[in-house]
Amino acid sequence: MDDVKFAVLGTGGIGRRTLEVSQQKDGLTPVAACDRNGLAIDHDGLDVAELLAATEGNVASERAEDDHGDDTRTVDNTSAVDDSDTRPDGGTAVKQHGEGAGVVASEQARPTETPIQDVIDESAALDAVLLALPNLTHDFIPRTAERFAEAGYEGVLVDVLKRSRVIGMLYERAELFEESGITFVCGAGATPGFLTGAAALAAQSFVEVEDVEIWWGVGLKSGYEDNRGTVREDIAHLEEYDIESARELSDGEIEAIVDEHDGVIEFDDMEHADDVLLERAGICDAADVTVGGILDVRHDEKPTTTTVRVTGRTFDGERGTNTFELDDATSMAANVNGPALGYLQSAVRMNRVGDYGVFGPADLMPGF
Ligand SMILES: NC(=O)c1ccc[n+]([C@@H]2O[C@H](COP(=O)([O-])OP(=O)(O)OC[C@H]3O[C@@H](n4cnc5c(N)ncnc54)[C@H](O)[C@@H]3O)[C@@H](O)[C@H]2O)c1
Repeated sequence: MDDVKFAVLGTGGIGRRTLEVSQQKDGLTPVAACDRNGLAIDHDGLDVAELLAATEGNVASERAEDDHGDDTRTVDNTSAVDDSDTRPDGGTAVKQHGEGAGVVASEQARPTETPIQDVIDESAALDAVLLALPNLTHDFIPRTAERFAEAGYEGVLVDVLKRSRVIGMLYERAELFEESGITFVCGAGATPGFLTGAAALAAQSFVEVEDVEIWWGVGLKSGYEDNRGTVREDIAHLEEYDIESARELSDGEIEAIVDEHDGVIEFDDMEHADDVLLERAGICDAADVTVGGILDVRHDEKPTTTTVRVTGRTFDGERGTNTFELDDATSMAANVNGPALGYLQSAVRMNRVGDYGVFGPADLMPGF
């Protein structure tokens, strides 16, 4: 396959690592990367080392606290901010000034108030776009994808979103993507993503799947500071919160929740899109899929081993459970970004032979 030129939207905890992983995979050239304040673009390929060094400990993420001293910045009160003029969520546009505001700290970048639109304007030269954006308003990623289609983009879109209900919003737009020549792989991180694909593979032994249990362990020593979108969105899964209330939490309140749990938060019965993605792929009913896990934001070691257990009945009357297990040594960053880029490469191959529309990670595995 020819070299794949791709852009990353969002250079937070995930997007930065996407760029880093791409350096160690063949045939992938990142040519654009943006965050809420700026855009770095070079059609011959970004200098990823420079960009990572400039954004180390310097992610333009979430809202700012009031205690920024002389750092004059006005920051939106949502994490996922739309850069278009008409903001359906009623928020204000982001204006951050001064040094250290994310990607603009890179010598390859320039500040912009319309980072996503600027990437859309360059999209004729892109094979693929990976959306590593927070999804704290449910329709943010669907609306962003729609903007690419409406601008005439013909290529691949991949996201790593988590919530089940967003998948339906993407499938509602399937016709638009098909007509536009877009191959969209949604929910293509770790869970959903890698583990959804693993469940689809494990299900092949069975003629009937009874249940799928996904149990994940993530250790993030770098904690909330470096993984803001991920931690905030996970907190939204706790019983006391939902996506709206989690979006309104200040950084201090998030830190307090983390402290209350001594840095280790357990989640049960999460709304993770593995369920609807497996159902859409014909593997099992969404109701038969459960997702839970443990997040430790103070240690890099995983608090529990990540496993996928698929129980079913074989053609010859046996009942069994196939188990897929990740090594504890593999980090969340490895398990989100390796698969996301793998799905991206598969989607480029599909796009080049005219296979357009919306696909989930299980659709790119053997069919049931
Ligand atoms: N599927 C999985 O397994 C999995 C695992 C981890 C994280 N995730 C998802 O990845 C996403 C990103 O997480 P993160 O920890 O990197 O978040 P983060 O907050 O660290 O980074 C988000 C980035 O998006 C940028 N951004 C926000 N609004 C923007 C806008 N309007 N225009 C341009 N850029 C904008 C921010 O500036 C920042 O660079 C989250 O939605 C999270 O749920 C998925």
